[in-house]
Amino acid sequence: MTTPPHTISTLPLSWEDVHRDTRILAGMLAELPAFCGIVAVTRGGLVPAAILSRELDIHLVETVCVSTYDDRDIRDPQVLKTLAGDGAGWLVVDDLVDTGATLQVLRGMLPKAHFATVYAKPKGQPLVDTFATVFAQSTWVAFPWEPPGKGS
Ligand SMILES: O=P(O)(O)OC[C@H]1O[C@H](OP(=O)(O)OP(=O)(O)O)[C@H](O)[C@@H]1O
Repeated sequence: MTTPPHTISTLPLSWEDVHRDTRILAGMLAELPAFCGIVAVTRGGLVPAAILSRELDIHLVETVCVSTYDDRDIRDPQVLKTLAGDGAGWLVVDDLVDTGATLQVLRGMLPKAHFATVYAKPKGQPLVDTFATVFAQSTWVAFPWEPPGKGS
């Protein structure tokens, strides 16, 4: 995502931060009825999905592939690859819900799935079923897998 103009602080996360917070999310998800599989939302959901697949002992892992066009405050997610069915029994995983634009599109495609993110900002929070940590809307989260200076 291109850094939005209203962002006022950057929070760099380490691999250890993401691992810890994803394990916290796993603990929350473990309380729920078992999922048939995990759907990682590319690209940010890939690492959290890998961690969750270990923590929850789920071997069936799929992807939905999303590329988002950013123009200042307008986000336009394009779905490059979807998943068959209505999402029933599946756990959809992303790293972050920010504006909610990505999950809004995915919820339309997979209305019966359970949606989880490691991190949530207030604007997108209503679109997530389970999340571990909330950041202020004005915080720019820099993930350890992002090449320096490229944003996510
Ligand atoms: O709630 P939203 O405003 O839609 O923002 C959240 C999305 O933005 C990031 O992906 P991004 O579009 O940057 O693509 P990437 O995962 O390929 O880096 C992140 O991984 C989420 O998928």
